Amino acid sequence: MNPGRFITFEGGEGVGKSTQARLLAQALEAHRYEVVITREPGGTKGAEAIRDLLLAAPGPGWNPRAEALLFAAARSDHVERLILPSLNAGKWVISDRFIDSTRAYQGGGGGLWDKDILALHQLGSGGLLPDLTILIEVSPARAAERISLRDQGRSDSIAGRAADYHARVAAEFARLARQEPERFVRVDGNADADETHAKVMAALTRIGVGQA
Ligand SMILES: Nc1ncnc2c1ncn2[C@@H]1O[C@H](COP(=O)(O)OP(=O)(O)OP(=O)(O)O)[C@@H](O)[C@H]1O
Ligand SMILES: Cc1cn([C@H]2C[C@H](O)[C@@H](COP(=O)(O)O)O2)c(=O)[nH]c1=O
Repeated sequence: MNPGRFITFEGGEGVGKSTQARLLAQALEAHRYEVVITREPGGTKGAEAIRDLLLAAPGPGWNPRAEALLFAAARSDHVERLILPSLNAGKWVISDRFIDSTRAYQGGGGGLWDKDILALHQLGSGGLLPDLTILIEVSPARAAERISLRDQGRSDSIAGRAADYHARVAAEFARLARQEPERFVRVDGNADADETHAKVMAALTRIGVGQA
């Protein structure tokens, strides 16, 4: 049995990751791939419970180190119970966020060292990295419009942070993409969902999808 492939969508709030993950899953299923679509934090019962703790933080909230540990614990369960078994069964796994979100949010936004986050990832998840990471980038104004239409003023304890936190997150995602050009593809997500999906499909030729 060939192992499956692991594709992640990354980017800031409201850039269209979940929309593109769904469209990609439908396109791959139409090509008869077996697809598992999942998200972080979450994807398993335990990781979804940690998601609730992270996104509705009790009391004064988590410091960046506690946050990184909780994300790493959630990811460890997700990798062990869902991602690796699916890949080993030959399925394609599409995750809405993964390790690069911790590097961008708790690292770029929260000030933790990238090497410490990667050490935690090694401990929790054996250092698993995606075959392909699609970074969707949208102007802050466009993302804010989409979020306000979708969420009607509600936000969770991380999305609701100040604009300068989210600017550091976006800058760190861009830095990671420049640092690992063989794994990342940057996709401009400002256009409509179908146009962005076409760019995502073009990016998949990198891992052999769509080539004759
Ligand atoms: N290309 C697009 N053009 C216009 N609206 C879009 C586009 N892509 C997604 N949307 C809409 O914008 C909102 C945010 O999209 P989506 O939930 O896919 O983003 P996300 O990156 O997963 O967000 P979050 O990180 O906050 O979960 C949704 O209401 C979605 O329908
Ligand atoms: C995996 C991961 C996520 N986050 C943040 C990013 C978002 O604010 C939320 C997840 O919400 P979404 O609507 O599902 O995108 O969590 C983070 O800070 N660090 C991470 O590793």
